[in-house]
Amino acid sequence: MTHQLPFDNSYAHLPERFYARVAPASVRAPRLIQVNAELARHLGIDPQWLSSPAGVKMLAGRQVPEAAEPIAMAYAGHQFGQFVPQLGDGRAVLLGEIIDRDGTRRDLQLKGSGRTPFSRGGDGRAALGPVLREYVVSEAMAALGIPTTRSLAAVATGEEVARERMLPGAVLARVASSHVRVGTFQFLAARRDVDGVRILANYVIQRHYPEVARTDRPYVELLNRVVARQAELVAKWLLVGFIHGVMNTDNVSIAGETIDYGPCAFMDGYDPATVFSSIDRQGRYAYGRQPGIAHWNLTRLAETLLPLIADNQEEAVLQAEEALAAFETHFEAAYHGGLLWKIGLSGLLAEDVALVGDLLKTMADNRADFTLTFRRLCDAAAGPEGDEGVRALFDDPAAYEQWAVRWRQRLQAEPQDAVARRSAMRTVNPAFIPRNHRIEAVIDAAVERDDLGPFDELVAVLARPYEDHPEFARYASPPEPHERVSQMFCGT
Ligand SMILES: Nc1ncnc2c1ncn2[C@@H]1O[C@H](COP(=O)(O)OP(=O)(O)OP(=O)(O)O)[C@@H](O)[C@H]1O
Ligand SMILES: [Mg+2]
Repeated sequence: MTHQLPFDNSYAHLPERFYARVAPASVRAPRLIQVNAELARHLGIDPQWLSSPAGVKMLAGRQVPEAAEPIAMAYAGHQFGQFVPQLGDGRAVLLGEIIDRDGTRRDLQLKGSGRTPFSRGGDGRAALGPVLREYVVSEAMAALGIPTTRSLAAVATGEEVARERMLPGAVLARVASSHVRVGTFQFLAARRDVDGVRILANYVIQRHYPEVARTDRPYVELLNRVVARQAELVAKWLLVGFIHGVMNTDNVSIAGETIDYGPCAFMDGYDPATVFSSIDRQGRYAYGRQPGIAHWNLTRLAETLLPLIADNQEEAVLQAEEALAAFETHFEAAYHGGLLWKIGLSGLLAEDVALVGDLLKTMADNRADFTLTFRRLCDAAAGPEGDEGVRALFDDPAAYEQWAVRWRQRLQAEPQDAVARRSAMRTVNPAFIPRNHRIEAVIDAAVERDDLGPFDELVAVLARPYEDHPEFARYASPPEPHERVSQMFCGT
């Protein structure tokens, strides 16, 4: 394993107008918080080196590694529906790309490493709390099997950042399939730079969707692929109760990974209207609105591709509309298919969607905990002796009982025996999710008491979310009334 980072850069060789060359800012006294050893190895980086003073210097932006070509990427974006023609990495620097063990090209980026030409009024920094949140939640998402950017390491900078008050600063080393966003296309399209859009589209095709290069209509096929991946991604979010919180077009990855964990949260009691972010006053990005918003964001991507799709504008619009219309089909298949797995149904009968819909409605009426209901249904699927645990989650236990009668009847038509069904259900219904009150407690301990013990423990539990960890059972519980966090002030 090499001590040097084996960079193999491609984005930094695209036209100069796609980014700004920039060095990460130096920080005073970097201190390692955590290294993700498994991910490091997967990238061919020695985790011991990464944890050494030289590695920490690199992670904090103090020492730019050989072969890195640091850049801040340019992008635009619709923020809460308003178009901003220039955003860009205002506090992140892409060091370069590394080919991982699977042969996949991965970006290595430092987030919170200082000002760039895209910083506008910002300080280019990140506070420790949001860095820990992103680390915990992105790694939990990966362990849940949801496409996401990853966290390679977090370091404290030893400097303070000014938010509502002075807070400790930190840098996150983030790994992504790429950092190309819908907003990256919008940046070029807003400048009527059709050549630029074409170069970017060709780059994305080569990097993420090489199979479309050989088709007759590569750009509309590209759109088709991005639509399918976003639809599947959002379905996966809903299936674990995840609320992204800030689905602006600059936070939508072209590769279909979850990106930007600013004000994200997992839902406790099931309610599709759930919103956590304090800045989302209209509930634009509420849990249940995420599919509609994803479609809206993809429509913005389609607009940028129109000049590439066909010379004739009307023809281009027709083709793009057809691609966008497929969103619903992809989403429904992934979402309904996933929900049925969650209640132990492998085949799809006409009335199954209604059956699972009634469960969700009953959960909403009874404020049943989303994660625990499905986890405990695994035991109930093995036999009625498992019912007690589920019943206890409903304000009106009889409402669950009524539903369970229909469910049991339906299960009889399934080929699996009860034991196999229970095991299968346990692979799609996690016991552990990064509950908001736990994250807040982790951040509180780190920021107020310089205690990273709770962070380490939470990361460890969430690395295996589908297993029971009896010694960590408390992490599976919903918040007590006094622990409930109903709003998040992202103060990123
Ligand atoms: N402290 C800051 N200093 C400079 N720019 C910032 C700062 N915080 C956010 N920005 C910029 O504001 C825009 C929107 O921020 P947003 O919170 O969506 O992204 P982010 O969390 O910084 O990064 P990412 O999307 O890469 O995870 C981005 O262009 C971002 O770079
Ligand atoms: Mg962002």
